[in-house]
Amino acid sequence: MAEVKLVNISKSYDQGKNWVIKDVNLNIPNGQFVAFVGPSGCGKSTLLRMVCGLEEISSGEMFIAGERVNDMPPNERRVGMVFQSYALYPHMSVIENMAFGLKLAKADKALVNERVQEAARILQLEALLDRKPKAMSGGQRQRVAIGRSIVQHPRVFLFDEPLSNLDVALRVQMRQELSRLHTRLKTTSIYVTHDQVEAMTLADQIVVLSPLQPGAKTNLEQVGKPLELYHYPANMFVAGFIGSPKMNFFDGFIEKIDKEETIVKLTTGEVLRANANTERAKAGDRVVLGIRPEDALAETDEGNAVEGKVEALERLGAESFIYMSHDTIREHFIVRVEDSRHRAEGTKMKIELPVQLCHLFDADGKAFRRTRAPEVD
Ligand SMILES: Nc1ncnc2c1ncn2[C@@H]1O[C@H](COP(=O)(O)OP(=O)(O)OP(=O)(O)O)[C@@H](O)[C@H]1O
Repeated sequence: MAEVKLVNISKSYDQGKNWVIKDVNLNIPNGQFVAFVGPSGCGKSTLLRMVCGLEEISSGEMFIAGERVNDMPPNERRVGMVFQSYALYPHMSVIENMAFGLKLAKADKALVNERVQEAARILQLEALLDRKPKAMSGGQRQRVAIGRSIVQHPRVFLFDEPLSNLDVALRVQMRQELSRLHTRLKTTSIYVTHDQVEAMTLADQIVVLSPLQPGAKTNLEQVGKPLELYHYPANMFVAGFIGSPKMNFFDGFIEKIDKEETIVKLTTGEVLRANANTERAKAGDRVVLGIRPEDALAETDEGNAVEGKVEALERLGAESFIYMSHDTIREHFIVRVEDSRHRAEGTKMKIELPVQLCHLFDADGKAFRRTRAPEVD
């Protein structure tokens, strides 16, 4: 087990012409499970491959267990990588696949046997040890791929979208197995995923990356516990990325500055209160008010509301999503409701934005501090 430290890590392809990662600083304590998330192409896999040693670091320093690893070859880093494609040897049995790496490293036979049996026990593969990969399900194959890493007793596990080839039910099952595995082994883990639920449920900390913009200082947007990112997104990028469907954003101006509650006038003239400290701003500043679909309330007589037109309804059974139009929003704004029976398309409806659940951002997209949001332990 080991801590992983990234200091100003940057990566460019094509001799500095194409930067994809810039100044990423990260401390992953020993035993922590960290997820890298972000839109396609933001550099999640590249960052993971730099930890592993499969990708050269263009600038910055990387430490594993306090040791600088920039120039250390992958096989000396003692990290275990699990890929999306299981990359098992088809002609080898489970036992042979799991033992292969240790045998290659000329490990003692008894040790190989002990480690393989241990991994098989942890992953419940004992009954399948003589099977070939083609005679196994996707979930079983992925377990063998994880087993191949476990036998090495790596200091850090690196997972690159390990569950994305599995169907939904198997994914849920494997997600729980990975969670149990981490509780049991407590090995420092870095996990790249597209799947927010995987990140939210597995990770102690989530690292949100964005595609590097020209002139940006970094593409590391926020690092935090899952619920911290949900309740206190640092900016509009994270607010829009964490949560599904994504947060609704309304354009407006600050009408009145306050420590506890700010008055915002939308560009449509509607006046709303937001739970935000805007002491660092001034009246008249452009702002964006955000509310999550699950926090907005349909058909209300209360204040702090906007009016929109129902454009479409999505009925999912336990819940429905109302897609509404509003003049400050280019796309739709979305409201989650439990019962959609009386919400006809084309009708106008008032939507309440509860003050304590509103988010507020400045013109650069940076969040104002929320004053009465839930505590995150
Ligand atoms: N060998 C390479 N040469 C040039 N550009 C590359 C190379 N590998 C990756 N890139 C670019 O680096 C960027 C980051 O790629 P990376 O695969 O790390 O993203 P990602 O966030 O993991 O994406 P995805 O979620 O789609 O897997 C992309 O724009 C990609 O085109």
